[in-house]
Amino acid sequence: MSASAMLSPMLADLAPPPPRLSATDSLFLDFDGTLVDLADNPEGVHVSTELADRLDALAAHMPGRLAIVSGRSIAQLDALFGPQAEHFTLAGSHGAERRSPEDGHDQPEKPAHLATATDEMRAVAEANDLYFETKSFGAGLHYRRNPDAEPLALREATAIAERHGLTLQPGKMMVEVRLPGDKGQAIETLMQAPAMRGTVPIFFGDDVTDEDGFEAAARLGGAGVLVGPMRDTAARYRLPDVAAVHSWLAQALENAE
Ligand SMILES: O=P(O)(O)OC[C@H]1O[C@H](O[C@H]2O[C@H](CO)[C@@H](O)[C@H](O)[C@H]2O)[C@H](O)[C@@H](O)[C@@H]1O
Repeated sequence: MSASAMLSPMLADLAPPPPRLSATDSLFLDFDGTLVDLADNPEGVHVSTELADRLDALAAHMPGRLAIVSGRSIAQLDALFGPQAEHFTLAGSHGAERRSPEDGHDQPEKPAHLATATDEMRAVAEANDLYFETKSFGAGLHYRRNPDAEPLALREATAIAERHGLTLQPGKMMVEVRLPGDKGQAIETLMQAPAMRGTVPIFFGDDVTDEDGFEAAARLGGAGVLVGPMRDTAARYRLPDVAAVHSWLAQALENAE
């Protein structure tokens, strides 16, 4: 029996998205697990020249209507994409900050307690052999190389988030504490920009944090595209993996030419 036949009727599989973008579509792309495969730690990922050039070409075809919406900070996305990052609209830190070529960088104040919480997260990582990730508006504990530490990481991060009034954000083999915001709000805000206003958002993402984005896309008349295995989701379409996203982007670009 195929994997899709074993799914319950509530979880009937989703079709792949049609590989084309119209002049009234806006494209929103998650980063880790969608544009790049997951690696052992946050520094293990690499943006190929082919991917960056393809996104650049698509962005040129849809001026102001392509955005990367990531849990990473914009500083991290800049380091990964290099100068080409300046060409894209970015929503980073799970929507807490946004930047576009037209509107510049919109970012929140950093409250003093964020630095204290970051120090506390670092101390937990050092004491428990976890990978520590410092971000512009948060800090993460990664347990991918030490999965047994998941309960400890969740417990410690929950206590730190509660102590400092921060948002607790579980992710894939990681947990972070951060300033508020979510990808749905980020998409709704970006959709107010003149280039996107009145268009239809299509959002590709893999993680549970991307469900807010799928819901926002649907609310605004568009659709979510789940990347990865089928699950209970607000997405309308599905692609199996990052390689399929790359093929879809290549076809969408070809169909736009
Ligand atoms: O919203 P995203 O762009 O998908 O970012 C979500 C988190 O991605 C990163 O962590 C994940 O990818 C790492 C590298 O592949 C992997 O080692 C880790 O286990 C994953 O959870 C990033 O490090 C986080 O800051 C992002 O919040």
